[in-house]
Amino acid sequence: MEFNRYMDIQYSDHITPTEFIEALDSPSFTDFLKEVQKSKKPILTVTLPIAPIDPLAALEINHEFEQQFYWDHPENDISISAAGCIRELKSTGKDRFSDISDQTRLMKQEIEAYTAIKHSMAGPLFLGGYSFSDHNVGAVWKKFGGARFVLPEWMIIRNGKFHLLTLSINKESYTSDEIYQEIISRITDFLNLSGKLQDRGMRETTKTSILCTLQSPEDKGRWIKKVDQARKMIANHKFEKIVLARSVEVESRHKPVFTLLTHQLRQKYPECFNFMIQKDSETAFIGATPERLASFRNQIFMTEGLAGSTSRGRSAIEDELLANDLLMSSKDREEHQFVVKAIQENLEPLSEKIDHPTNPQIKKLKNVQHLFTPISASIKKGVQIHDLIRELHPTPAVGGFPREDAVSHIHEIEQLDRGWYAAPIGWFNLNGCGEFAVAIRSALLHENRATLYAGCGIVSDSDPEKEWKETLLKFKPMMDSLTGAHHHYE
Ligand SMILES: C=C(O[C@@H]1C=C(C(=O)O)C=C[C@H]1O)C(=O)O
Repeated sequence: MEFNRYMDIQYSDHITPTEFIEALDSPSFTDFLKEVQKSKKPILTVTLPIAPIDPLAALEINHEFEQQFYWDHPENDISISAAGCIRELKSTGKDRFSDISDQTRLMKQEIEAYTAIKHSMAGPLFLGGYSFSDHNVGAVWKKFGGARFVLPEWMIIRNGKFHLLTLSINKESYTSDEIYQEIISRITDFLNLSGKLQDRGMRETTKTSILCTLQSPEDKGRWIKKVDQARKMIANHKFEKIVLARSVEVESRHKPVFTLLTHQLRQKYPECFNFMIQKDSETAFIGATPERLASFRNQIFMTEGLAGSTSRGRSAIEDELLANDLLMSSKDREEHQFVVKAIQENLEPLSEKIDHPTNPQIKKLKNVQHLFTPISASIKKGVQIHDLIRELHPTPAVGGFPREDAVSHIHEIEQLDRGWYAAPIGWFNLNGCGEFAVAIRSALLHENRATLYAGCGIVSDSDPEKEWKETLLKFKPMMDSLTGAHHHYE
């Protein structure tokens, strides 16, 4: 059976429940089910168009699932929500990227996929991410591991006006007669999602709960020492650039509602990848990152250099002056150039052709502006997104340059468990295509505590005071949403 099979239905903006059921009555679906009964593949996925719904709202309606995933990029018109876990791909250590790549190839033998709509995102997707470091992560991050991707029980994708539902079923839990019933009943659950919006009666109350920052006053002094230590190492030619991060911990009276936090982020940062990876009802990794690591489809790969930062101006003139200063700053241009150079070099073995503009542009976000270079490449046949990530991660935007020389010193200077901060997170399909972002501007949430992370690139003439201020700007998205999202359902 082929991965993509299409039924003859016309997609309209408003799929009615009847059309939906008609789609399932079509001969191709019945044929598919017959093949499924004969097939030895243990997992079955079905993709159908559904009536428009905000995928995040679908997640709030179906909030009882332990594992949940949300991903969007409002300006690119894409959002994905998913929950439950039918199959998990896991790995650790240095070889985790090729290991996940191998596991992806094997999954093709295990999944029977049926799709009623021709769309590049139809069919099964795996959602999750990798840890920043090759070595094992500790404490709360342990729940996330070195690499973890989930094939969810259900997934809703909105792409422009298209809304797709993909359900996954573990065939082994049912007899062959029960499978059809199970599919129909699970689909029916999703038919009337908008109706359920009213039933759910989600009355939120806003409680202004004061967040107490646990950051100790010595932190700034410690930071300055770390930056100085890094600058000394640069002077001693150990490496040319290193990215140092720090974390702050905040505590609140109530556990924040993860989907509310995510909603606040996406409204404020439509130019970012807004993500939520909920491991269990107490634990989630959430952020709004501007940095694309990898978009891969039809042999075309897109990534970017994003490094070099300044604040936003209060007036239009000040904003322009800041942007011009950034473009003219040799320190920031150097910091940025390391990233573009490393990406170019690391992509070369897998690419036919790589393109990027000679000079960086400015990417403006609500809280900061960055130097930005879009990079595209046409990729050799047989390469999967994991292979590209293995070559790129960590880029000097979050690691350093030269990579091995700098990255091997990060932990020793930072004394921080980065976990999945600054690591690749995203989704991929069975063909090894997908999209990943660099998980910065993010926080790990556990019970009523949040650990926020922010880092900056250090080069020979970095000023520790300025870098400290830069981390404050980078904490802002998560800090603001945490203080603004302290609602809870009653
Ligand atoms: C490391 C972070 O950001 C990275 C570092 C930047 C810099 O040093 O100028 C800019 C963008 C990101 O690549 C972060 O936000 O935590």
